[in-house]
Amino acid sequence: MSTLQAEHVYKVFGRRPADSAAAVRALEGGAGREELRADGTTAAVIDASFDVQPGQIFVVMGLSGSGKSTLLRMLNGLLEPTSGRILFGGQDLTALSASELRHVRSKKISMVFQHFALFPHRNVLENAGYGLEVQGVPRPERERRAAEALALCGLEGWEKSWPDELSGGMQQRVGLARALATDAELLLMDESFSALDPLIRRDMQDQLLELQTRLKKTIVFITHDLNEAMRLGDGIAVMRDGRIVQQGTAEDILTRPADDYVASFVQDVDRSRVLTADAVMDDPEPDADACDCPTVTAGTPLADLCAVSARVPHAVAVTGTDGAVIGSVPQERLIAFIGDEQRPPMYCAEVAA
Ligand SMILES: Nc1ncnc2c1ncn2[C@@H]1O[C@H](COP(=O)(O)OP(=O)(O)OP(=O)(O)O)[C@@H](O)[C@H]1O
Repeated sequence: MSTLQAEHVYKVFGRRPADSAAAVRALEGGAGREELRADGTTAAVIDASFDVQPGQIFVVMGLSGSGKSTLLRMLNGLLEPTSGRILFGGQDLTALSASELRHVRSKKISMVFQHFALFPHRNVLENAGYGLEVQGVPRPERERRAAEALALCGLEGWEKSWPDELSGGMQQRVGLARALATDAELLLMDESFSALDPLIRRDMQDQLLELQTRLKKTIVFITHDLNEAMRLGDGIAVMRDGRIVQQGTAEDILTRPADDYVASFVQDVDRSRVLTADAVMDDPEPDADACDCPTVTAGTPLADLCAVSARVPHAVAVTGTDGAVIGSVPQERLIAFIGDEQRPPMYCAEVAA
């Protein structure tokens, strides 16, 4: 069973509920967002459907105003859809009573925001344990779990420090630790790394991916940054003007953009880091395993594949988990995918460098 499902979800902000219901009918009938705006109605989310599987990082990516935050607020029950359903663990959030919803929100879902409002007069340990305090967890257990979560986030030894003694990146880790300490099944991350400097941001992305290999949380991550989406997302939904215009893996979106809008977005993405050998390989060449040349695995990023390709006089063999050859990547094909056919072997060497 998927952890989280959105089924034909609409959120319309209108002056009166009747306006919103009429607006949904108009949208279902093909009306555009702009037509509704003329009546003072905003269609923030239009017909969003997706499934997030347990342990998956699902990224919702879109520019400002595309509807990401509204969608996220519906996922944790802060906003009710105008139409459609949000199912969490098979349970319809809109069908829950106020107290059931509070229970789900405090025990099963954790939020990590862009600007984590750490309490300045509480130390790092107390800040990390705040979610547990809200749940009424007794102090000794709270401190133990908060300390464990801090250690997971690389903050062992900082428990007694004050927030203003920490860098921005470390403060954001405290925010992440607070979310992890509650042991929630679902983490909702709203532009969580967007306020950080690029290097620290990359560091946090790596840390999240590393944590995820151990914790296997179900995560919905909101971002306006396609590179971040591609790095983090097992699944990505691209939003535009309230609608999900494409859903798929990073590779699907890069290699098969659904429309010109998505294509214009992906043109600046560093394909060599996102795409992996299995996305570009052909069938194995005859005698592919006949020489001792280096090979790559299916998950090798193209940048690393380039480094191998520059040293091998023929197509690079791609091996599966059992070591058998499952495909091959000729250098011309690699260059074509990376997107610069004018500078053959040099370009590969540059990427490898
Ligand atoms: N409470 C509200 N009342 C009326 N309109 C709203 C409300 N909340 C959001 N909107 C509108 O809904 C649309 C989607 O907004 P939303 O904040 O979900 O987008 P976003 O992609 O998260 O943008 P940002 O990254 O800037 O937060 C926008 O046009 C916004 O003005």
